[in-house]
Amino acid sequence: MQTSGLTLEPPGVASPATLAVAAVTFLTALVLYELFTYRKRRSMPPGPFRWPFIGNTLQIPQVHPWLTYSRWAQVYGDILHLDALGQHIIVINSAKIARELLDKRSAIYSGRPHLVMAGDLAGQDRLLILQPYGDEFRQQRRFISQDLSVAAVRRYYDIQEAAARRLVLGVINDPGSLESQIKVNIASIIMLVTYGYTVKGTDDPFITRPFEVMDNFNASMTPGVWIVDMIPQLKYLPLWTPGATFLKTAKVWRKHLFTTNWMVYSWSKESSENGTARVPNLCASVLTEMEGKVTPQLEESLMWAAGTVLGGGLDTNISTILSFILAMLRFPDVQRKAQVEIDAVVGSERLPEISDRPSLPYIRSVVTEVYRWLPAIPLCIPHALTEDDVYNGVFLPKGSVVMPNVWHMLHDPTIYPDPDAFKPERYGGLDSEMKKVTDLAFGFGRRACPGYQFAQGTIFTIVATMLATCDIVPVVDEHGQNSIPDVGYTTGTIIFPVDVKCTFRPRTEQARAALVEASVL
Ligand code: HEM
Repeated sequence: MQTSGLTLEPPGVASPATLAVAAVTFLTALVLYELFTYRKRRSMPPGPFRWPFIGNTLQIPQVHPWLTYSRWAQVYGDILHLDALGQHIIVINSAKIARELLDKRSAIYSGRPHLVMAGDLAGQDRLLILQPYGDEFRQQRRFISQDLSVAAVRRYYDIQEAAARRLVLGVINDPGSLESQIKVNIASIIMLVTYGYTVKGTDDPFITRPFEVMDNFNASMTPGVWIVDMIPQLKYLPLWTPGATFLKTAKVWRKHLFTTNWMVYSWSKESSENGTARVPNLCASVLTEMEGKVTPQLEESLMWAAGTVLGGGLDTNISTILSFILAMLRFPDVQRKAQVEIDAVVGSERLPEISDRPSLPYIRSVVTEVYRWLPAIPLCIPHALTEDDVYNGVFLPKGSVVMPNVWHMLHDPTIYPDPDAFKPERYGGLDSEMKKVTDLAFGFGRRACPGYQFAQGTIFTIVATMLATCDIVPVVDEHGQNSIPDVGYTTGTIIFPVDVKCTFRPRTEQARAALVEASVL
């Protein structure tokens, strides 16, 4: 039908002419965008070939990205640039550059990237770990640092030692329970220290729910999975939009995050007041310190700070202990040497204590070598650059996501010869050498892990108790051969070895008796 000389198309179908105009407009916009951004891009660090508009989006690896970034370091150097649909990503592959930027210029390198799925939708940006650099960040960090300083963490040694002993005895009594013993005992440490709560067992919702929150956190942080992170406007779609399942997922995660954090915090507040929670604990200490000047806003900051401590203290520690066990299975000579040191210093009359740490340089070296060999967070938690910057003549734009490739720094053969070998001897027993590893594995500048001192106690006491009381030996397969697990690990923000099947064989009857005695105290 003709009307006023115009062809009426069915609704939604564009004419070839309209399509042609749209295509030309799009191409012109693309060319202009490329031209306008060309000069800036030329002064940025090098990186792999980028496609117009989509940049390197399709090249960003989904699995073990730190290995790809390591390979790219050979081609493009220690600082490289990627473009994910206009989002600049700077990957740092050298410890020296990471220190110069993230430590020395920490005033502008301490932001966190704006994540649409994890933050805007799932609400995880309320937690310190994703807080932008600002007042709320400072408030939450203050709460944590005052309770987990070098001096303050001593108050928690007994909790850490008791959990280490329960863990080892639990594994001896039920060899199939290794992973669940590690999980429940590490969770029981962090729940007592943060909230004063005594975990009732593996099914206790006070730990099953936080573990679910952690799983959701890891899933929401996985790069390249959430279309809404690439096209942020999609977050405004109504919940019922067909195909927009991420909106429903985020809603469920958000509710779970908020209810879990309020549940444990409220329990802690009430129970610390009525004397049923163990004190000191982080929440009670901060509330006492504020002496009745608690505003609803401060209380909410404390609740999120405590929630971050809980999350920060779970998977990182579990990963480190599993990696230690894998190392002991693959490097039995190291295990024997470590046991010789413990036997000489601690003897067989008692179990090791955290206060033995200064006298056990080889055990400290073993722990450090675990952090280096399989760092729990190989790409750190990404930082964000809050101002334009120039480093050695290259331009680093404001808003860039900055990823320190800690895995590469800790496997650099020029610094750590034979990097895949587990060699505690490489530190020569020197804490100054070990510090070079922990300075990388626990993050950078103003965002460096505030749980570092506390984590050192947990990891040391579990490692020392395992070595003092047990031989960690491979399981024997159906042919009577030792089955030594390969070095394989998961991918994601926090990584875990995939196979640590083993047997914990008590070294002496006396060692087992000491564990039994400690567990009834
Ligand atoms: C082996 C154990 C641990 C490792 C390897 C580890 C490592 C890290 C790393 C790499 C970061 C990011 C730092 C950065 O962005 O530059 C971090 C942040 C954090 N960690 Fe740990 N951590 C461990 C244990 C703990 C423990 C036990 C706690 C609490 C008791 C904790 C609490 C935190 C918190 C609250 C943050 C967020 C800091 C912020 O965003 O400002 N971590 N940790």
